[in-house]
Amino acid sequence: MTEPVLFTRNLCKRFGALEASSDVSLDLRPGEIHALIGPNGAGKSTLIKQLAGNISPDSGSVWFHGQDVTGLDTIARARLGLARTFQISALAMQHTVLQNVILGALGQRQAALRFFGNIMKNKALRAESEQVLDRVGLLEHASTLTGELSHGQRRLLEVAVALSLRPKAFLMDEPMAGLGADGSARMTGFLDGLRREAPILLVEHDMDAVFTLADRISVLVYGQIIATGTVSEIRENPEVQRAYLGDGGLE
Ligand SMILES: Nc1ncnc2c1ncn2[C@@H]1O[C@H](COP(=O)(O)OP(=O)(O)OP(=O)(O)O)[C@@H](O)[C@H]1O
Repeated sequence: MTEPVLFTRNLCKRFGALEASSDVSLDLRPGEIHALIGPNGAGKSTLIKQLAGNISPDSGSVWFHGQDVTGLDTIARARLGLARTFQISALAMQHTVLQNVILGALGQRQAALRFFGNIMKNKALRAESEQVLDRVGLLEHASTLTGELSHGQRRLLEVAVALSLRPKAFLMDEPMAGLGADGSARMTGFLDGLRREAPILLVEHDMDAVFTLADRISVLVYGQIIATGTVSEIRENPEVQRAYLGDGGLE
């Protein structure tokens, strides 16, 4: 079997008496969208934060591209190619759309930001950033101030900034949140193609999007993964149905 790009082994994280991650082992394989679903408070965000390096597990490990990254912080993991989007918006609202992408690309290359004016004249960097904007459909807004974008456009810009990091894997925390039907459809279409470039671990409450996109789904309940499988395996799993009954089931 192909080596997973990202995986955890036996992650445990407690907040006082609460076990937010309980012996969590999951993997993200090349080319896939692996959705992580579960009721509110199940521990999805806590898990993503341990993958991204925002918080440390009490025990267990996180591996990325064959390397144990458990001791690395978010910046070190991002430099290795692990891109996280959406929970924390890092967009600079007072800068233009293009400037945000260029800043993102620079972060990856560890360049100093002191020479921002000169950097904006760097033709290769500019062309590369414009190309990324074109991919997410925001090229016509390159000179728009980021603060003037709609919510949906900002979300696409966040993907563009993440793309400029040339990631090897994406961690996405509720990319559909706050998007209307059109915005969700557009984001779904975009993520669908993106998996070929880098696999995506997707935390999402929008079940339509999850069922459309996911190659595999893992279900987290009270900090534990109770099932991992394809969309139909998960929909038909009685334990998953029981866990979701209070939420109206998996529809
Ligand atoms: N820093 C913290 N200190 C104490 N408890 C926390 C902390 N972060 C999360 N928790 C608790 O851990 C549990 C899991 O929270 P988490 O945010 O990971 O769940 P979630 O599945 O992402 O929920 P949602 O779907 O509502 O975003 C919750 O009971 C939450 O209150």
